Amino acid sequence: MKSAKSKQRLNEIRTPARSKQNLCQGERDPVQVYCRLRPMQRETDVSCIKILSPTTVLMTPPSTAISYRNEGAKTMTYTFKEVFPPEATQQDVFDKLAFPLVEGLIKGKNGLLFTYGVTGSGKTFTMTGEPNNCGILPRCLNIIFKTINDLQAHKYIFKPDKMNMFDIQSEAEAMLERQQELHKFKSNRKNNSNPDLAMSDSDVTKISGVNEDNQYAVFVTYVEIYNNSVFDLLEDSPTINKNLPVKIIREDAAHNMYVHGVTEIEIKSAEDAFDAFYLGLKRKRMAHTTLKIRLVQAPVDEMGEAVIQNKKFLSISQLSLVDLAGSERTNRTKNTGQRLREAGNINKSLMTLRTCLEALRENQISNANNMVPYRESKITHLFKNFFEGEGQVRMVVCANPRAEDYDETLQVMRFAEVAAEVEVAKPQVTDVGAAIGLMSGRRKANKLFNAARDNILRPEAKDLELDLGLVYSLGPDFPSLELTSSQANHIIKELMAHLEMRISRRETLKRSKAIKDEKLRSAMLDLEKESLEVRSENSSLKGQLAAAERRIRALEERLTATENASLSHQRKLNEITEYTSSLKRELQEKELLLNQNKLDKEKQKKNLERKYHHKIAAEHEKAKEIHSEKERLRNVIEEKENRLRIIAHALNGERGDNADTKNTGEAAAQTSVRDFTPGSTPRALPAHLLTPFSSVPHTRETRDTPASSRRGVAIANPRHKRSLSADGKGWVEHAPNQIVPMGTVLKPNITNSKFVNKLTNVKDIANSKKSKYCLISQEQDTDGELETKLYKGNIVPTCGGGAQVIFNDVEMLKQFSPTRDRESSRRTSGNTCARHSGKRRDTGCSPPQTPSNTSKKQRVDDD
Ligand SMILES: Nc1ncnc2c1ncn2[C@@H]1O[C@H](COP(=O)(O)OP(=O)(O)OP(=O)(O)O)[C@@H](O)[C@H]1O
Repeated sequence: MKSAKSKQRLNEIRTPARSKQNLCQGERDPVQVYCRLRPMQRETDVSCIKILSPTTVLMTPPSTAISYRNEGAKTMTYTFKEVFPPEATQQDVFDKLAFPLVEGLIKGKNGLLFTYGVTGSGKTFTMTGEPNNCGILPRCLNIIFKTINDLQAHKYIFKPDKMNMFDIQSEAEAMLERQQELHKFKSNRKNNSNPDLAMSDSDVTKISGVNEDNQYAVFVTYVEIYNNSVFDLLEDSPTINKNLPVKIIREDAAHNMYVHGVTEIEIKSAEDAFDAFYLGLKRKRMAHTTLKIRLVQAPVDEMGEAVIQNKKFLSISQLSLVDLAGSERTNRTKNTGQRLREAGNINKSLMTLRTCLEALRENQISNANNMVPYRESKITHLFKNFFEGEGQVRMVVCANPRAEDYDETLQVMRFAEVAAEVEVAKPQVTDVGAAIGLMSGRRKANKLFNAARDNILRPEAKDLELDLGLVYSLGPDFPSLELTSSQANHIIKELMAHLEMRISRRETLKRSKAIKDEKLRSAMLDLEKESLEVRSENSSLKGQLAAAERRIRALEERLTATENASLSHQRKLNEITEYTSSLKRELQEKELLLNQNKLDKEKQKKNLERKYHHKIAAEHEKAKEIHSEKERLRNVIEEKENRLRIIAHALNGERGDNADTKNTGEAAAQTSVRDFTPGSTPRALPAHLLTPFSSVPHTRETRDTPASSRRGVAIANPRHKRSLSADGKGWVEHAPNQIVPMGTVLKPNITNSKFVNKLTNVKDIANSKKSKYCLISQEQDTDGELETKLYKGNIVPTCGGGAQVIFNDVEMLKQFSPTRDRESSRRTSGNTCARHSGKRRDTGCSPPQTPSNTSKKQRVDDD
């Protein structure tokens, strides 16, 4: 019956896992913001912060500050919960700032204390302190242990369940673990202690009002958030290496954020705590650090002896001491590389903290539910449940009043203003023991009872005075029984009354005992039954738990792998994004460069156009002049040709008088004159130069070919006579390629010649014996026939000792089949030899059609 009642009451009490849903719209407290000014370093330094009152400071911008340049000498006042002047001691700061938080912790309330300020403003000095002048953190640990010293549970009674909650172990299980640890400790002893952080016992005060019916245990974790990754500074590794694995932040069943897999050490004394803290300090980098103290408490049983073995009765409170890394202007510090990256990440996370607080404040003022970007930075992600849950949040703004820090300190003050407007739900605390109907003072009673029992067992017990107020008694001490006279009946009556009272008291006690015995018996029976049920339920639950744990482990492994993959993808994505944006920048730069080049070129073009426009106009003028000059010369030539024609006519007329072949000669002369092309060099051709070869066949051919009938007798140019190509003067015969034998009867015969196929030596030409040059070339014409050309010229010595060739004639030899195209062949048979000389081209020689020409190729000769 009792157990059912207590179960019901248990469901009513608030468990330590405070979910968001559990939070009532109850009282809220603003974040309490304090300010601590550090002393000036040099006497010559000028302070730009003045304390106006115990809660207000005045900031005056120095002329070197950016804000002075932007806003002039505008002063600003900032109000805090309290301002600590430079001469404030560490003890003063602790008493006002941290002591209430430690008190709250002991009473089961959550607390967060963080230091915020510019680099070198005294954050670490305030939080950690210095040897023999310790700060908030060591003082907190000292006071906690001083307070709960006698009320601590044995080590390993409370054990972290790795999901941000705790299990309760039996005394036997805890003892086993202690023994194992002792063994491990002997073989692996480390000493990280830093004795300077410890305080003398007399300096530490004790917190009063502690619930003595609870047993306590203290656990610490120490993490750093470096470059927006979480690292466990207490990670168990053989060396103090800095390559610690990255930890992941998770949300537990009650929506509290925690660092998954972090090392949570149970500490039993302040010295243990300093050992752990000092180990972490050695690993710490330029980063945010959080030392989290978790205090676990659970009520002792009715007998006031052991912790009640029920997880639901556990109360867990935490105090997080956060030393935020300094905000700084990176361009002022001139950091580079790693330091610049660190500073950038620090500033980014502080910025996110500010954004979160602003969003939270907005939500609270306007009763909105806008998303607060906690997840954008690890530090805000970890703090989330402080702002969304309940507890006390305090912040100490550390400021260096020197002028150089003014601009950054101003930002810090503005941040503090925002923080002071954020409200956090007030923590609610319930005494679990009282809630389940346990008497208070059980532990003390048990202690006294034990002391009494021990004392009674000792032989000298009879001499001891025992405080047995809580032990059953039959009444007060016997009255004095000394009979002074026989009439002292009243004494006997008194004694009788006393005895009767004792008898009735004994009877009452007997009855009460019988009832209690009965109750006990039935309770024991109930318990026995319950115990049986619980045992069977327990074994089935254990099975379920084991299966669930296996599932959880598998899921956790998967989750860790996925989270790692996601992290690496995120990193890759960031790299790719960075790379893409750098490429984009490069592209833009190149495009700009290209455009610039284009513009330059256009400019250049325009300049050139302008420049050459006049030249082109002048050239056009010149061309026109040349053209008109050409026209004039052509007219002159035509005139001369006409004159030549008249002379030729006159000459032919003279010959006609003297010769018998009057008609033929006249016709030939007329034809020859007529056949000169307008551009050809007019010559006077004496009759003796007209060879029989050129005239006789023509007289025959005139009947057959239309050309000959048109032209009459062909004129032979004496320069083109074969005899010229073989006149016996020294020839240089130059054939760059292998000459294909033509098998022609009209093969040129060059005597007294020197054959060369490469003209590399100047002596080949500059030779006084050689005065003629002939270049022989062969190539295919468009009909596929072989065409041989002989370029002839005179070798003329030059004044430098060399020689030059002046070409003056070309001979062309071509063969083709008589059956190829009879008609065209017939028509052109007289035109198969061509001769080129300078600008003149003569055609008109027609070879005789002999019977031997029945062969496939018709041989044509022009000379
Ligand atoms: N209130 C103070 N009284 C005496 N000395 C102080 C005080 N505050 C700071 N100092 C001294 O100033 C120096 C810098 O302080 P501290 O290291 O605490 O700065 P910080 O803000 O933590 O810097 P960082 O952000 O770089 O860690 C230390 O040498 C410290 O001793």
